[in-house]
Formats: sequence, structure tokens, C-alpha cells
Amino acid sequence: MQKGSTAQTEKSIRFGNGPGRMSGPIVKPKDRKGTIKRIWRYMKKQKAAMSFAIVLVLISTVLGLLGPLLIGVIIDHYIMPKDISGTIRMAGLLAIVYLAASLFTWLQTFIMVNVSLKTIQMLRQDLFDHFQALSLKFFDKRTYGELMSRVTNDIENLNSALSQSVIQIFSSVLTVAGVMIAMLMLNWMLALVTLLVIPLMFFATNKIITYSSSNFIKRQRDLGDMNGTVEESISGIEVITLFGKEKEVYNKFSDANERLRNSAMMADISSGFLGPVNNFINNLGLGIVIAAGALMAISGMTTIGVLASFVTYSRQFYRPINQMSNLINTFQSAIAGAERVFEIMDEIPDLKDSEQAIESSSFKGEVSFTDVSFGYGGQKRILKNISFEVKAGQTIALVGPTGSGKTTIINLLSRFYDVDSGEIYIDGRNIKEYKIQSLRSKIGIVLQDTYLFSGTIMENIRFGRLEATDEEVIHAAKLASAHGFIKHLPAHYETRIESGGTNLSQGQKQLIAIARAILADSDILILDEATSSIDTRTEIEIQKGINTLTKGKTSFIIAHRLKTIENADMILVIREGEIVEKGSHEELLAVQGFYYDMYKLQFEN
Ligand SMILES: Nc1ncnc2c1ncn2[C@@H]1O[C@H](COP(=O)(O)OP(=O)(O)OP(=O)(O)O)[C@@H](O)[C@H]1O
Repeated sequence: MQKGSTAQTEKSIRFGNGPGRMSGPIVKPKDRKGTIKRIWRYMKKQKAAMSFAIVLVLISTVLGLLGPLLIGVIIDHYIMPKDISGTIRMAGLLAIVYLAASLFTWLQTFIMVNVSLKTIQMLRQDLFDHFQALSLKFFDKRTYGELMSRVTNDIENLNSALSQSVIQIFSSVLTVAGVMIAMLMLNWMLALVTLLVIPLMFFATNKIITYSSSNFIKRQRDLGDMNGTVEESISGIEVITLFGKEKEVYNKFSDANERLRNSAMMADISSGFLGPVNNFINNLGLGIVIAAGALMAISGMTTIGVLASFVTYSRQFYRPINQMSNLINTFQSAIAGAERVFEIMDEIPDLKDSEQAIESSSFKGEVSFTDVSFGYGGQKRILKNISFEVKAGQTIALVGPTGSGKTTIINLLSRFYDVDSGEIYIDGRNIKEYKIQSLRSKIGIVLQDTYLFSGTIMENIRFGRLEATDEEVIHAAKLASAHGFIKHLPAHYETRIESGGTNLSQGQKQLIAIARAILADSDILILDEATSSIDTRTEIEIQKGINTLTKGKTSFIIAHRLKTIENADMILVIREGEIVEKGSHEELLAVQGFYYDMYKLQFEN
């Protein structure tokens, strides 16, 4: 990551939040052909490995078919004529055939697992890269849980389908065809008898799968609900305990848990029928083959050896047929999952660098907004005809009631969204003329609720400039007035921060964010002043840190406590998306308008 990439960082972690949604197991894909083609584009990079796996499938299938044939030959030509040494030799050969078949099967699985994992790795990488290219507008529309489920569940479904189902479907078809040919060649009448129970098998399998798939979908939905309840109760734990609502949350969770148990039971019981029912039908088929075969053997129409081969073949014949419908379902749901992944990858980033976009080495820091209007999702206008000019190095405070549009102004300056009308200039150039990454890397952001990653304090500060040395990190922390509290932590700079920084106070997190921004040394700064109450000592420290950080740099401060921005060069008073007043603290007090009222109210409080 390059110097001063704070803006990009905050963007990347703003995924929103919400319950995880799982992909159902039997969801039918909409455009199966197109999706398979796209998966193939990833897989074909490993054509050589796949061709090898296919050759191995062919060999192991042929070896598997050879086994029963050998059994028949051994019975008729070695056991019946009582040739003991020949029988032992042939039994050894049979063992070698089965051993080789197993070995080739293992090898082909190993290759396909590798092919699949590589494919998934490339796909996941592309999806992640695409996430980075998408604007906040995209993330506004989706929940964290939903996006997570696409990166994890959907891709994982595809992984298991690619590593197992594809090759299994292929080998099942081969086996069924091979066994059928072998049986027809051995005895066409017995072969037809073997087919008798197939319609019954299809009918039963189809009925059971249709019934159980609706139960599986219900189970996935209930699982999603329960995940949502857990997520809510963990993230809202403070509010829940504060309002003494533990019992209500407990009941809500118990209900969700109970619903999940019931639907999971129904799903497992219904799908659990499949094995025993098919087993019964298989044995029924086997019984018919044995009975018919025995009659034929007695009447001299066939030999005991051929009958033995048939019994083994019919086992080999029914198994893949049983498996096939399950495999097809797994495959289908994996394709549907892949479709959800491609749907995100097809999302065109609405913020793109223009062809002529330039890289900017550094900004002096002149900023101007001319007649800027904007609404999220093009709906209600949030900002209306905003115009102002900032000279390099000035400090600008944005004040106004909650929801008035202060953060939105900052979002537009960092180009997290594009303006609907009007222009924004930095150093005399429209911000659309700069490469987005280059623009954002020159803008540092310190949010009041800064995100800290799991890792040490040292690593978290270094996030501002990855190539910084330990000394530079410590120097930045000293300038940010963060060194004082870090010194008192158990492992100083090596103290680990929990994900999200839960083991630090709000003020401490802000000090780390300031240190990070000092290290990044961005040309333009954006500071979101903390609203929550921080003790006076920390507040003084934070103020000191901010003063160091903003010295000589164009800085925008979203201010909640007017006391802290009295020295700003310009104060913009925003109300319902419009600048209603503009000027220095003294000028604004003198006009006795909206700012004056806000100031008086805070002062009295
Ligand atoms: N991502 C978004 N999608 C849709 N509407 C949004 C989004 N972000 C903000 N808004 C709406 O835009 C308006 C201005 O929000 P903004 O965050 O800019 O206000 P603010 O002045 O910074 O408020 P605060 O002082 O509470 O932080 C609000 O009505 C808000 O609901």
C-alpha cells in the first residue's frame, strides 16, 4: 500500500452489516450454459492437468470393469476345473487390477482437487479485486453478510462441485455405459433383467429429492435467520445489557434455534430416506438377477461364472445411477452459486478513471466546490448548489445539524461518489482528471470511529505508510501524543489489538488514527471530530495531535463541538444540504444567525 492510503482503507472496510445469507443447496441456475462457459475459462488454464485426470478416469473405469469379468473367468475356468495354482495366480491378478483401479482413482481425485483449488483461488482473487474497484454506492446496496456469503459459501460450493462432482459424474456415466456394454456382451437377456428396476429407482429418487430439497432450502433460510440473530445480539450486546433486554434476546434466539432444529431434522430425515430406499431397490434388482440367472444356469443357458460376473456388475451398475441425481443437484447448486459470484463481477464500477486521467505527485491543497449538487442513488437531493473556495493550508470546519450533509461533502471530495452536477477542483483541476487511486492516496482521513485491524499497535500505525521504519512509527506516535498511553500498555508497541480495536478506548483509537495519518503525510486531511465524551486529558492530547497533523495542510474538520474549531480559517454552516452561512468564528457570531444560535445552545449546555 502506498503512502497515505487512509482514504482507500476506510472505503475498503465499509461493507455495511447484516445477517449472513447462505446459498440453498438445490437452487437452479438461471443461465447454466453461460456460467459453465465462464468457469471453463478459469479451468482451461489447467488443461494439461485435466486431460491427465480424464485419462486416469478412463483407465480406472476400464480396470473397474475388468474385475467382474475376471471373477467370472476364475470361476468358470479355474475354480470349476479345480486348478488351484491357476486360481491363486488369477486371484493375485484380480487383486492387482483392483489395487491399480483404486490408485488411479486416488490420483485423479488428487489432480482434480488441485485443479479445483487453483480455479477457486483465481476466481476468489478476481472477485476480491473487483470489490476494491467498486464504489461505496455498490456497498450501500448490499449487506456485509450477503457479500461474505458470496466470497465464502458460494465459492466453496463450487469448489466441492469441481473437485468431486464433475469427475464423478463423468466417471459414473462411463461406468454405467461400460457395465451395460459388458453385460450385453456376456448375456443380453440377463442384461435386460438388470434394467427392470431402473424406472422404480428413478421414480423413488426423484420423489425423495424433490421433497427433501424444499426442506433443505427451509433449513438454509432458518440457518441464515439464526446467524442474523447471533450477529445482532453480539454487535448490540452493550445496548442489550444496558436496557436489560437479555431475556427478550434469549427468547428470540431460542425460537430461531428451535426452528432451525425442526427444519434441519425434516431435511435430514427426508434425505435420509434415499439411502435405505435405494438400497432396497438395488437388492430387489439383485434378487431378480440372481433368480433369473440361477434359472438360466440350471437350464444350461449360462454358466455360474457369468452369473457371478453379473451379480458384481449389477452392484457396479446401480451405485452410480443412485449417486447421479445427488451429484447433479450438487453441481446445479454450485453453478447457481457461481452465478451469484459472477453477478458481482459483472457489476460495472460506476467510478472509473478516464482515459486521460493523470497521476498527481502531490497537492498544494487548493480546493473549490462550484455549484455541487448530489443525491445518493440519484434520488433525493442531499446537497444543493454547494460552492466554496479553500486556499492551500487552510483549516475548514464543517458544522451543522445531524444529517445535514457534512460527511457527504467529504465523500464527494474523496470521490467515493461522483457529483450529480457542478464541479470539484483540487489545485485548479477537476478531481475527475486525477486517477482515483492517486487522488485518494493524497487525502488522509481520521474518522471518529476508526477501524483498527487485528495486529499490533506498531502494525496498525504503519498501515499509514507500509515502508516506514519502527523509529518513524514511534516518531509519528509521539507527534500524535499517542506515545504516552502506548508506553503504559503491557507490550508497548507490540501490544496486540483485537479486531476492531475493542480493547482500546475511543480516545486511544483516535490517537492511533492520528499517528497513522501523520505517518501517511497526506496533502489534504479530513478529520471527523469525536462526538462521544472523552476525558479532558485525552481530549487535550487529541487536540495537540490534530494540531501537529494539520499544520500547514489543507484540512477539513467535521466539527460537533464548536469550541474546538474557533480558530478555523473558514467555517461552513450546512443545513439541509445547503451552505447557509460561511466565515470565521467571529464573523459568524457577529451576524447572529444559525451558527450563533448553535454556539449559544452548546455554550449554555
Ligand atoms: N450511503 C448513503 N445512502 C443513502 N443516503 C445516505 C447515505 N449516507 C448518508 N445518507 C443521507 O444523506 C443525508 C446526509 O448525511 P451525512 O452523513 O452527509 O450527514 P452529516 O451532516 O454528516 O450527519 P452527522 O453529523 O450525523 O454525521 C442524511 O439524510 C443521510 O440519511
